[in-house]
Amino acid sequence: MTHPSTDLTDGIRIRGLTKTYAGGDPHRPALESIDLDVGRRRFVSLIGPSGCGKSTLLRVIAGLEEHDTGEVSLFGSTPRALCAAKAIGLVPQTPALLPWRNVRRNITLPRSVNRRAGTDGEDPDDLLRAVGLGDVAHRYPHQLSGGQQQRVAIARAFGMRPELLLMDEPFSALDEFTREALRLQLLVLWQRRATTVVFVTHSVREAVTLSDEVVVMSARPGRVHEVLPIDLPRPRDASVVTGPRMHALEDRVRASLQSAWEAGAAPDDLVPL
Ligand SMILES: Nc1ncnc2c1ncn2[C@@H]1O[C@H](COP(=O)(O)OP(=O)(O)OP(=O)(O)O)[C@@H](O)[C@H]1O
Repeated sequence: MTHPSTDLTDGIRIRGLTKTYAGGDPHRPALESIDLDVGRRRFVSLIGPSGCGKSTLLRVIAGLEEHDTGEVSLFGSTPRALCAAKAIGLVPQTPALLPWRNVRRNITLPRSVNRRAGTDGEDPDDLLRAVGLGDVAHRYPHQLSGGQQQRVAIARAFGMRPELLLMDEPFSALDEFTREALRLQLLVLWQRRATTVVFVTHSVREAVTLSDEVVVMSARPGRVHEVLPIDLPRPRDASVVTGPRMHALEDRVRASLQSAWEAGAAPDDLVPL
């Protein structure tokens, strides 16, 4: 099964985006001349060497960071407007759970502060079951492992029913076994909720497993180097993610990363992925 095709004009449309941080080298913007299209309900990963601007791009899309020039259109709206409408979910590297609320009340937090989430929104127990945590609803964050906490954060983000979900290396602090499990649970939630996702990662395997497209970026300045379509069928079960097409696509992304590094990286960026 492939994911429903989408209209590119109706998703994220970025044209000529440039961003230089205050005090940064004006000849080396954090982002330069970024053109990018992400179709509605697509899953897109950003990958590239450290410092190529992945997080900056995510923050600009989230409306948390201003850009200098260029256009960012999100479903025909602006990042600020979408952010104000609470239509953007953000999952950072470390799960920002409230320590004084139990898991269930962390999941329902958005609906108590966000009218968009509504009172008739996602059933928190259903969300927790979807990430394999049906039995921890009454525990507090400090009683969970790091992987469990991140699952709660992901379930909460989907529970907000965001139009757009931005994820900044959400699995980077976890061991490979836990990452693998979370990837599959993330895909299950995404397929059920059909949200547009932009996902930052350093893992080639993760990017290929999850995505419809992988955006390879180069550094100094941060640019889009190449956009690679991932034509693996969905659902991405074990037979898909261990198959020969998966390995060929991983090799293709690695080759693109190599040429992205050669295009702009300093020697100390050349670490194996
Ligand atoms: N608040 C800031 N002020 C000044 N410069 C910044 C700021 N945040 C990021 N930068 C610079 O902008 C560039 C892009 O940084 P960014 O964090 O977006 O890259 P990244 O690709 O996400 O890196 P990593 O993979 O290491 O997380 C880097 O050169 C970084 O030093």
